[in-house]
Amino acid sequence: MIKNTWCIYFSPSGTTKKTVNQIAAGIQKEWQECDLLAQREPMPELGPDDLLIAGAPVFAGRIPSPCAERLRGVRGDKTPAIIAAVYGNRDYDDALLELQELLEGQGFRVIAAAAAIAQHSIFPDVAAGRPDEEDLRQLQNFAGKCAKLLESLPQPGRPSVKGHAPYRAPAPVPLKPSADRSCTRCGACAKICPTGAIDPRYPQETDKERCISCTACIAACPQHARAFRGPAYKIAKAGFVKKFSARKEPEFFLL
Ligand SMILES: Cc1cc2nc3c(=O)[nH]c(=O)nc-3n(C[C@H](O)[C@H](O)[C@H](O)COP(=O)(O)O)c2cc1C
Repeated sequence: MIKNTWCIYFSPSGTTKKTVNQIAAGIQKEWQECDLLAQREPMPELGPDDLLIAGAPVFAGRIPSPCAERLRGVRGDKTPAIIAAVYGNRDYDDALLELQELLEGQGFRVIAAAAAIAQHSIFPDVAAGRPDEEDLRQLQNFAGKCAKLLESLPQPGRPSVKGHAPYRAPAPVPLKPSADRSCTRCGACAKICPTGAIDPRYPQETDKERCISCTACIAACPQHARAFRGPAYKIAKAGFVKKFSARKEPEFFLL
């Protein structure tokens, strides 16, 4: 019998949250949320009778570094965990394995894993509108299997997910969002930015060294002033859409 279910996610453009919540809704009626983008301290400690459902977006084939850093503050005690790596229809490379191994190191027992597809947050024409109805149906079906598995724990073993260690080196993304003249300097972008790349006094400027292009600032801007812009973006977008538009399906791994 599970005492408390926790949904913990890092979700700059909202699709990882949606994915994690869909899994949770197929298992429990209620759960607690920990949004790693907003919440910095204190991180929850989970016990053996709790359940963790953790989600991370895939950035350059890896978990975004602020997400990994913040997850290292979450502790389990042989706590069962279901994990999801959410990616924009290119590939998830080593991100799911990285998430699994990170949480195992934090005291969690990963019993099931999903590599789910979502609209690409830099190139939204790719996998536009996903997770869609079919994705949500598949996630619900996966959640049903997880619920059954939770009834029959403990069981030996761990799900064998795709990925290789050492993980691929995270390639920096050269495209950075900027603000146009509709910026009112409200500071919402600076407040949400996980790397401190936006100075609240000059929110129209972005520190390109610090920015990880996560898109949290784009999603948070009430004026829709922030976006990826410029000729380099347009060229990259055309190439990316051409190469990665063929629909991929989610993958699921269970004990
Ligand atoms: C900086 C950055 C790097 C990304 N790298 C990848 C990638 O390697 N493979 C992929 O398929 N999608 C990639 N994506 C797309 C995201 O994984 C995808 O849009 C995800 O749904 C974003 O999650 P969120 O909505 O919770 O922010 C990347 C997105 C960003 C912002």
